Amino acid sequence: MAKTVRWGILATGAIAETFSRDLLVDPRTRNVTSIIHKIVAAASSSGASRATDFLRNVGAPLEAKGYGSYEELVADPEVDIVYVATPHSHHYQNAMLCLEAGKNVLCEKAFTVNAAQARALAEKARERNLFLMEAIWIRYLPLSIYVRDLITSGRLGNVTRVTADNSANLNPEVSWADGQHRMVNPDLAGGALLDLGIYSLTWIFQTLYHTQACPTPPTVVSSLRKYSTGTDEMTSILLTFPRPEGDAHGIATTAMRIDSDITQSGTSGAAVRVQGDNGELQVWPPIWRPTKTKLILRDGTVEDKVWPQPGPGKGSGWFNGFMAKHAEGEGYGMFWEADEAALAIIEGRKEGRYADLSESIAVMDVMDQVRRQNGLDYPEKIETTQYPVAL
Ligand SMILES: NC(=O)C1=CN([C@@H]2O[C@H](COP(=O)(O)OP(=O)(O)OC[C@H]3O[C@@H](n4cnc5c(N)ncnc54)[C@H](OP(=O)(O)O)[C@@H]3O)[C@@H](O)[C@H]2O)C=CC1
Ligand SMILES: O=C1OC[C@@H](O)[C@H](O)[C@H]1O
Repeated sequence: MAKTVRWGILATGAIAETFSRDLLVDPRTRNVTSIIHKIVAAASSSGASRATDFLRNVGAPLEAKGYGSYEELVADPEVDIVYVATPHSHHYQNAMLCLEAGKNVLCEKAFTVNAAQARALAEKARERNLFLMEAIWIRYLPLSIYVRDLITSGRLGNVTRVTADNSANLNPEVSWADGQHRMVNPDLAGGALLDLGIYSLTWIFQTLYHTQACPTPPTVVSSLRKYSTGTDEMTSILLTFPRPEGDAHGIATTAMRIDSDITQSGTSGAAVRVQGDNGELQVWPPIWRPTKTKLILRDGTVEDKVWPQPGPGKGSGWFNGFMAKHAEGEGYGMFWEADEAALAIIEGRKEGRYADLSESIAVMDVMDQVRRQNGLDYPEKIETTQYPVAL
């Protein structure tokens, strides 16, 4: 018998809308029969009417409540789990608000501004015996599960190098001329690294770290080009993962102005290459919502696969002016992470299976090192682990 998990949506911006529409896609369209997701409330810091409009717009049940503050949302006893969809700068304060109020939390990427904040949230969740997971949704895509299984099956042989690029064809001067947008605003922990580079790092970590029996954090060498607001617009990272049989290398790159897929048609080729002794697995861009892989082995094997998202097409949406490439009739794909969060709550687990808190912290540690190596600081009020702090 399916169990219902009741969601509260904290913030009403672009990704909150996409995620909520995905939540409302019938799980049976992806062969999930043990869970029913229900949106019971949303909150907007811009007022209750915005929250109510948001609920109507995404198609939430009519009885779902619209709140004009995040505090009211976390006080709602009907809410089992809160999805935090604010800018990076606000994740720590907002997630802490939820945990302090006894709510389970699924918090958008990048998890926090720095590793100290991620550790503090993990500690609080443990102290309160609550579920906490970074909404690094691509970890939960069937495509990602296939790639990780391929590595652990040994089919690629010893995987010694992974390259991953997430570059987004953005022109910050044109799109965000006043510098206030979350993508470029230091007060909102903007920049390529935390917003886009997190995907490149996720690909490196889920292939070279998560697949190991005893994963060891990498050493980090990096270079970063700043944008006029002081945040980064291009960042390149070389990660060395120590292994008894010899180091493995991860090369994670991200840039706003260039594009992983220059023609938007796949002709630029793979944006992730997972390279082992026996061959390689390629993933096509965009790596933040991949739908195509190619396996090429030395023995002559070539296996192309496509990974369309199931669902009735409710999940489509626009991001920062460009549309995710997915066909009419598909879902968006954020429901996979929602399923994992809901399942964990039903089963009494406190962390996600495919990116537990220690791994989210390890990735934040890498981003801290990159920022330190290149002098990228954010304002103290968003770097602090103090709580509460008004932002
Ligand atoms: N998983 C994915 O594919 C994606 C994830 N993201 C992540 O989601 C998060 C939000 O991104 P996105 O939805 O694009 O951002 P938006 O700017 O569209 O929405 C952010 C929302 O946060 C709330 N908010 C609270 N305080 C502030 C503030 N000071 N400035 C701006 N907004 C504020 C607002 O909602 P309200 O007024 O209702 O309180 C606002 O609408 C980020 O962490 C981002 O990295 C983004 C895009 C894709
Ligand atoms: O998470 C994301 O994925 C899609 C991108 O367009 C967006 O900037 C980023 O936040």
